[in-house]
Amino acid sequence: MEDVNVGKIEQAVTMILEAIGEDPEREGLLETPKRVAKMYAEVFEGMKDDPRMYFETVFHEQHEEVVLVKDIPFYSMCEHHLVPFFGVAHISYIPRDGVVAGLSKLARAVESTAKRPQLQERITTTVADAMMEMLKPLGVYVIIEAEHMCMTMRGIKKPGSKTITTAARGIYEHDDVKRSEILSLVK
Ligand SMILES: Nc1nc2c(ncn2[C@@H]2O[C@H](COP(=O)(O)OP(=O)(O)OP(=O)(O)O)[C@@H](O)[C@H]2O)c(=O)[nH]1
Ligand SMILES: [Zn+2]
Repeated sequence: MEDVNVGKIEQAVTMILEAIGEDPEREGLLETPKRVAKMYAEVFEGMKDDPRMYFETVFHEQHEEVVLVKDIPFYSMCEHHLVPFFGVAHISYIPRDGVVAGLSKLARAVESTAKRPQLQERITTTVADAMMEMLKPLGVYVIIEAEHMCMTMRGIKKPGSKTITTAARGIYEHDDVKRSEILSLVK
């Protein structure tokens, strides 16, 4: 990815290896700065993406009931510690005036939003707001469940703990019954 300064990451990784008392010249580590730079270019490839772009192409189909894509797996990097958090996203919306998105675009919006230093809350609201703006649906309800490695392999060390975030927009903001419908579908 040309926007990522791979050389700078390599230098930084060499410095981290030196700082922890490793020898960056030993055989097993010789290619490590390059590998890590390549890995960061991949996990941060959504840096410049605007998820609204996935909703520029729409279809017309008179369906004013729920559309839900559930259990979309994602991996992201916590912006506080740069360690992974990962889980599943459930994205639902109710189209207005027959404006529907390609189903894969819901997953693409999650994927690209996740691929930058992130907070779980921000992924949740970014996807919901992009869909509201572009599709102008009756409502959007996004639920994300994730495990944060900064809470499992370090720090408070609570493996198995899950964080759930939601973003309700449009009719979902005030309609408990509509929200319950989604909650029962994603169980
Ligand atoms: N709100 C929110 N917090 C997050 C997310 N990912 C990690 N965090 C939290 O970010 C916080 C950073 O807290 P700090 O006190 O600055 O850092 P720290 O000393 O490493 O904190 P500990 O993890 O408690 O050891 C921690 O409480 C993390 O659990 C996220 O997606 N959303
Ligand atoms: Zn963290």
